[in-house]
Amino acid sequence: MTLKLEINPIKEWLPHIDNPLLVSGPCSLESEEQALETAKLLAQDKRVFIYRGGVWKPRTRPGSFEGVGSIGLKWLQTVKKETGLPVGTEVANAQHTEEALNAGLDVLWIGARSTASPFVVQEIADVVKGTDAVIMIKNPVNPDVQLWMGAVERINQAGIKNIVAIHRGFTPFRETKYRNYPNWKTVIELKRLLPNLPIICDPSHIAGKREYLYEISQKAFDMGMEGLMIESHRDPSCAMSDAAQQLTPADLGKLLDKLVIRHENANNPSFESQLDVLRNRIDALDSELLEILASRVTIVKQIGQYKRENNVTALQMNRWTQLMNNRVNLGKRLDINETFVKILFQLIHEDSVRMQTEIMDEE
Ligand SMILES: O=C(O)C(=O)C[C@]1(C(=O)O)C=C[C@@H](O)C=C1
Repeated sequence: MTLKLEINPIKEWLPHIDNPLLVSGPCSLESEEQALETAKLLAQDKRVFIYRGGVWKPRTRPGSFEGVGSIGLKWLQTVKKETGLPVGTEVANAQHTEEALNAGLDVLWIGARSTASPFVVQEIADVVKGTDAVIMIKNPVNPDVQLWMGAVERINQAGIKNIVAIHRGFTPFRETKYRNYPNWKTVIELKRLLPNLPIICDPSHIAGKREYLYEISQKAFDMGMEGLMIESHRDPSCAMSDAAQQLTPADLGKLLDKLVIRHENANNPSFESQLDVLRNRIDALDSELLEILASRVTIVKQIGQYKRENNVTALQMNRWTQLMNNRVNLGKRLDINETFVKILFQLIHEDSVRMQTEIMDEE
């Protein structure tokens, strides 16, 4: 079900924005000097709109650097005063939120571990109630779109209209090249459920390593994300947290130069008409596909009836294995992605077995 919440487009609270929303700054603020030097370098690149700096750092295990705490809010005030950039930090409980609002921060974001806890989100919502804060909400650590959406609703129910969702990837359940795997399916679903919610991407936490930032950032723009939150540090090699994924402001500039920014519409009538022609062809092919599937269903049901009359099982492992191998090979020859063919035929077969067992168990 699509929900039309009252959520402002980014331009409403950042009127001078003329590009994707770029939020950048250190993973953690370490000293006033580090905060300010990084900020001054970033401010020279007019594509950076918001400065970020973590002061309270939720770390997976105790013993690592957990942020400088409240003193960092003063450094953010200095950054704002000296560079004119709006500033933001992560908040993870009511006390952080109160302190950040009192310090006049422009943007607060809720981290992935906090989004996963409705109690924490509600606690934050109760504090921001009635303010005109900008709240960014990272996805929960698990790809649960309802939990992500629930966090947006809680903040929105507190009267907050300036909300942005951040895709920062999900905790992997096996070894992957990325630190947190990007799950675009969940992002697309969130966009479908909340069509007017701006979504940006945090390639730093997805990548875990600088070398992957470009491919993830480009993919984010290809998918229509409205901006990026990328970590940067004046000297990442001595960063006190997430050293491997931060960029110098100069390297951030180079990355931005390489990225192609895409828009939902081209405002180009000849492109639109070409697109229409191709979409009409896809519509026709899709209806053919469905008609073919319907014919297959008729035969599967017929087989189900024969199997019932002869007491034969619905599931036929040998036939199924042969069929799958054959379809995957055929798919390869036709240059269709192997995983796609496998998933497609798994779905088709699963439904055949469901239909046939229903036929067999009918009174
Ligand atoms: O070949 C059969 O026995 C069928 O019922 C068809 C079919 C299929 O959908 O292709 C369905 C179930 C079997 O496990 C194997 C194949």
